[in-house]
Amino acid sequence: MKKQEVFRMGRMLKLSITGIVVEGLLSISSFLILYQILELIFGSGIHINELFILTFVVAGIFITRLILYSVSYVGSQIGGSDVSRNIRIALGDKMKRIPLNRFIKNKTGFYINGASSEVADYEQILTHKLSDIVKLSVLVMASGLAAACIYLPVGIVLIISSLLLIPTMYLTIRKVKFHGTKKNRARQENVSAITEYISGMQTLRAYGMGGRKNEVLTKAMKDYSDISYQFEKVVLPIGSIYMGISWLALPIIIMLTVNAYLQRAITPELLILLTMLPLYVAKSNGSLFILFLSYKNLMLSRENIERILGEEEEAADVTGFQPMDSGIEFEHVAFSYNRGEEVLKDVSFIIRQNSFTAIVGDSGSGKSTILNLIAKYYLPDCGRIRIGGCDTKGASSEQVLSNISAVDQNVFLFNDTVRNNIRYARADATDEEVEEACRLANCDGFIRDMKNGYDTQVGENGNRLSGGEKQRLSVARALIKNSPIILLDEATASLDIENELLVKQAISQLMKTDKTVIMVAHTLPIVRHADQILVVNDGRIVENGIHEELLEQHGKYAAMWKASQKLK
Ligand SMILES: Nc1ncnc2c1ncn2[C@@H]1O[C@H](COP(=O)(O)OP(=O)(O)OP(=O)(O)O)[C@@H](O)[C@H]1O
Repeated sequence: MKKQEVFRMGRMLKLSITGIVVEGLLSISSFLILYQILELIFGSGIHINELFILTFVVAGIFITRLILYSVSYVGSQIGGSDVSRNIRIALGDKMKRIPLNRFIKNKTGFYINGASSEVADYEQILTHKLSDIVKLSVLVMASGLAAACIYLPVGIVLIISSLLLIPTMYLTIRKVKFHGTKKNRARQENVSAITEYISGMQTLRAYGMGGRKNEVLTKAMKDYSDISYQFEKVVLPIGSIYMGISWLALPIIIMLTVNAYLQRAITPELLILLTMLPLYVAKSNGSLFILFLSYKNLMLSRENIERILGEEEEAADVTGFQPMDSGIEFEHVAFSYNRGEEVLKDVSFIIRQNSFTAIVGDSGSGKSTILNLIAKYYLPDCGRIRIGGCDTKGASSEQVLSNISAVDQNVFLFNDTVRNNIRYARADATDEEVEEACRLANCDGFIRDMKNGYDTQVGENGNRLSGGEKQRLSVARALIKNSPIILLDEATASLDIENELLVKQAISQLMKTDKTVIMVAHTLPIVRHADQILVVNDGRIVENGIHEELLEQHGKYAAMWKASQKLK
């Protein structure tokens, strides 16, 4: 969907906005009827029949307005939520295609705010502001023109007092843009701070850091309220001056109309009508000022949404990526998460199809980063990465990942049932297939022990499950996906002995099948039988071979092996 199409209003919304405008315009009939009554009072005198008819007309118009307003209001709410639903779907769709490194550069608040508050802000424009602005602008101009037809000087004063809104808004809009942008940024910081605070609550409490982090959160909130205050401080004086000028029209018009009445240029009923009009127009102009202000402010939200929708996407060559097999090749690959801080340097290796490759090395040397690049979570800064002879650069992440199952340290589970969480790996998996995968991955037992078995809700990010249970579920996911390449980040260090054994058994089930397995290994015994061991040091592959060959080299691997033997 093109960016502009995402914001397109449906027919129902357009009709509803028109309905609200028409309803507003009908309110002008009150003035006309009042005028009729005054004319009768000051003219031939009012009769009960005429009063009855006029009352009947007022009631009829009122009921029509009520129905029109109710139907249009409901329609605009439905139409508005349709547009925001489209925007949210487009944003969700977009986020899938934004390269992952963008999520490091931009804070989470930018995306969360974009998909939540800013869409809600934009919906406000559609459901309320737009129709009110059109309605009041038409009413104000119609009142000015009507007054000009009755008595030109009064019309001119009314129209000038209304037109003054244009330079006032011009002066204000630049301030709104400047302070509004700052305010939106502060709101994003707020959301980021709150998200971090809530996700890190356990750690914060464990280390007694609640207070310190609370300060960060409080500061973010204070910054937000300070910017809101500055915004009001700058904008309100302009608004007050404008409203003052707008209300000045009232004494001028009273003077003009009384003078005209004394000179018998207008009738008494017109005198009353003309002195009432500026009250209504000045009040409407005040509302228009506030409406324009919030309209402009809310439009900044649309700009932020557009900024997300306009973000650069990953390349997606739909047809070109057809790997011949599941072999993997790195050719002079270099990579950095942050510019200037190279994490991988000139990395080259070849992994044969259906072989078992282990990656070992010190903490922070770049082992997991190699897996991240194979999965195309990130793009290399230079060099080539091929799967089955095809360069992954031109393929979409989805295409690459359809060949890969990953079991890593951070198992993400959705707030859904156990069964559905496994099924995310393959939507058409039958219940039997899900249960068989869980049996092989050593999780069938604990799942059946839970109150609702496979239909138990796992909680937000699986917080009702232990670390070992989550890891075994992720192995079950990998089994059910049954893809030719398996990326494993052996993360059993944080588990108790029993859980470690269960996870290792589950992983060995995964490795039994004919697959290309690449494992980041933190314990050496597991890599002993690997077909190839890559030793990473400070972002470079410093050794490459099988266990016996590397021992003979008496290099880094041999030293690591020796150290691990001493620990036994
Ligand atoms: N998302 C990220 N953003 C920025 N820097 C990162 C990110 N992930 C990792 N790094 C940095 O890249 C370097 C390599 O990290 P990587 O996770 O690949 O190391 P590792 O060898 O797998 O470490 P470990 O064995 O401790 O898991 C580290 O210095 C790390 O701080």
